[in-house]
Amino acid sequence: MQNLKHAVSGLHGSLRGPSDKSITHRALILGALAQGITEIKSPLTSADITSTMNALRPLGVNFIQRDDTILVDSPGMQNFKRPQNLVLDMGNSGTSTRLLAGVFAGLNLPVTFIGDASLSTRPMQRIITPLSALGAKFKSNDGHLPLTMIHGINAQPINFALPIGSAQVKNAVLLAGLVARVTTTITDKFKTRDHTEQMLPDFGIQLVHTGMTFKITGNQILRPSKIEVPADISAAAFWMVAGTIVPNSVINLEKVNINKTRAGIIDVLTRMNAHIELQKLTAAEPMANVKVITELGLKATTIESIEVPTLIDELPIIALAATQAKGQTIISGAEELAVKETNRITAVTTELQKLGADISATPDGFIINGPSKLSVKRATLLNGHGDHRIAMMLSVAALITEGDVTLVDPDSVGISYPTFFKDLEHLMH
Ligand SMILES: O=C(O)C1=C[C@@H](OP(=O)(O)O)[C@@H](O)[C@H](O)C1
Ligand SMILES: C=C(OP(=O)(O)O)C(=O)O
Repeated sequence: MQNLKHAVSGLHGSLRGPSDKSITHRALILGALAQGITEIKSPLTSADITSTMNALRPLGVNFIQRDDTILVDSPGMQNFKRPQNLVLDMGNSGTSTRLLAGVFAGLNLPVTFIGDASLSTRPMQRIITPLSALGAKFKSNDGHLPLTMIHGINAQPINFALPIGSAQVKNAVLLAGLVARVTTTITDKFKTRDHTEQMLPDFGIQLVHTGMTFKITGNQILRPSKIEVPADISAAAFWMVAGTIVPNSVINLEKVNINKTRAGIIDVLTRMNAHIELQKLTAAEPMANVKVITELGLKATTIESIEVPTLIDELPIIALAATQAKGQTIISGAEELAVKETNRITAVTTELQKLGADISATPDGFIINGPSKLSVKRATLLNGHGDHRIAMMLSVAALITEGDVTLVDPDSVGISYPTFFKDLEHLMH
C-alpha cells in the first residue's frame, strides 16, 4: 500500500531516469550471442531485465556488474552449453519471453518457458505461428505459457512480413534467423521499435535496408561490442505528463532516448499544446535533454493506429493527460493494450473513473472528455492491477487529485522503474 496523498506545490528538478528497457534486453541478448566480453554502460536494472539475464545464464553466459556497467562474458552462441530439460521462469516479462523464444528456436535447444500469473495470460500464438512456419515445434497451454519448444527452426531462407505491430514478434523471427545463421528478410509496415536493427552493426552484423524491409545475410557471426543505454522515454513519459499537468512545475529529463519509433508521446503532447523543449544530443541512438514546463491550456487530440507503435506503453499516461485537455480525445487502433501486463484499456478506464474522469473504454482505445477536476469524496483505493505502467500513471494522477487516495500495489514499479517513488520525492522537494 502506498498512500498517494500529497500537498504538491509543483515538481522541480533534474533527473536522469532509468535506462531503456527495450535497449537493455537487446544489448544483453546480442552480447550473449557474441563470443567475448560485451560492455553495457548504464543498463536498466529491474525485474524484467533480471528475467532476461537469468534465462541466458544456463547457456554459460556470465554477467559481471561493475559500477554502472554490466560486462556480458559469453562463450558465444556457437559454444553455448546445451542443458537438458531447461525450464526458464520469465517472471512478468513479455519481451524476454518472445525474444528468447526466437533465440532458442534458432539454437534448436528445447526449452520450456513459464511466468507469473500476468505473463501466463499473454498471447504467445503470435510467435508460435511464425516460428512453426519455419519448422519449429511447440506445445503450449492454448497459445499461453507454459510454452515448450520441442525443436527449433529449419527453414531457409526466411522471408517474413510482420502481421501485427509488435516489435516482439519481429524480434522473435529476426533472432531465430540470426542464431540459425540463415538469410532473413523482414518487412515491418508498422515501423515498430527498431533498436535491434540499430544495434546489430555495432555487433558486426550487416543489414541491408530497402524501404520497410531489411535483410540480414546468413552465416554472419556477432563480435562483442560496447553499448551505452540512454534513459527510457517510456519512463520519462510519466514526468513529461506530470510536469505538464501539475501547476508550477519545471522538470529537466536528461539523456532521454528519442528514437523516432519510440517518440510519439512528444508529438502528441506538443499537439496538445504542452510546453516541451528538446536539446538534442549526439549518440548512437537519438537522445535529448527534455525540459517540461506546466501548461494548463491543454487541448484534446486524436491518436490513430499509425501512431500507436511509437507510443504503445505511454498510452495510460497519455490518457491521464487527456483528462486535463479541453475537448474530446479519441484514441483508437490500440487493441494491443488489452494484452499487456493487464488489460490496460479496462484498467485505465476503471481507475480514472474512480477519480471522476470522463473516460470510456472502446475495444481499441479510449474516448476522453476534458478537462475534469480529479477528486475523491472519501478515502479511495486505487488498483494498479499488478501493472507497473498503471501504478505509475495513478501515482501521477494522485498529484492532481483532491482527497485521499492509496495505491494498493506500488511494488509493480520494480518491473521497469525501481526508483520511481524515490524520483517522485526528489521532484517534490
Ligand atoms: O520489443 C520491445 O522491447 C517491446 C515491444 C512492445 O511490445 P509489443 O511488441 O508486444 O508491442 C512494448 O509494449 C514492450 O514494452 C517492449
Ligand atoms: C508491455 C510491457 O513489457 P513486456 O511486454 O516486456 O512485458 C511494458 O513494459 O509496458
